[in-house]
Amino acid sequence: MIPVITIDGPSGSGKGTLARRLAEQLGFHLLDSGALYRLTALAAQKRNIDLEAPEVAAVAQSLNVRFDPDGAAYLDDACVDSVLRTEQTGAMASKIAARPDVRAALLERQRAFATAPGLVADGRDMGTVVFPDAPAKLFLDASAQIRAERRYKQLIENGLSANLAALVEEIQARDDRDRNRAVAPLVPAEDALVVDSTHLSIEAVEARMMEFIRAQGVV
Ligand SMILES: Nc1ncnc2c1ncn2[C@@H]1O[C@H](COP(=O)(O)OP(=O)(O)O)[C@@H](O)[C@H]1O
Ligand SMILES: Nc1ccn([C@H]2C[C@H](O)[C@@H](COP(=O)(O)OP(=O)(O)O)O2)c(=O)n1
Repeated sequence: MIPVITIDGPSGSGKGTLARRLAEQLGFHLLDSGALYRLTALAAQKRNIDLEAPEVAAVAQSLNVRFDPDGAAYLDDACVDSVLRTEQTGAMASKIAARPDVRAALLERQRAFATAPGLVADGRDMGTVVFPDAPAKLFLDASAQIRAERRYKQLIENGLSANLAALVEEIQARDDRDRNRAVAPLVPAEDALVVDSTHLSIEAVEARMMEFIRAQGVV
């Protein structure tokens, strides 16, 4: 059985950062499942398909994507990394992610990332739906205000424009949609360790996660 470490949580809670650091430390593969939802939304937009149209599930099923070793994403062989990470794309991803047909279309593609020596997978339903038997499940959280501030800093550092007040609202709207949808809502798995990083540094969060991963016997 391939060891899988799942990291779920709301937007800006640090999933991607911690998933990358843990994967590097352990030599495991990485699955950024949110990128698949973002790429599906972008692919539908590119083909002029309405995000509510039934065709979006077929777009998800036939997605032509690849990731560089450094995580850069390519859609139909074009690098889409900068547009992929915008809040607008995140909001579109959250909308199509509420659709059961889209989630079903992406399920096996996500499971296929679990190859030796192991996988760190981040998203919303990694521990509850995609990898329910994972030996180490983590759920990251932080206050909406802190998450918006971190996201603001990150966007500015990446040369993108951002407005803090708008980000707080967007993050709350996305949280509400992701938490309250009928299918695979954002919720910690029963056996997940919940880490609130509001007052913790990245290093402190990583140390706590590694302690749990070791205690679960994954490494
Ligand atoms: N504990 C923390 N303390 C300070 N900054 C953090 C912490 N965790 C994450 N960050 C920063 O917050 C931003 C958003 O983190 P990210 O990993 O992209 O979140 P997510 O993948 O959950 O949306 C990044 O710039 C990251 O460096
Ligand atoms: N496993 C997943 C991953 C993402 N999603 C949806 C819900 C999220 O709001 C969007 C974007 O996710 P992503 O993880 O890329 O976003 P953040 O980095 O957390 O802001 O996709 C999901 O429903 N299930």
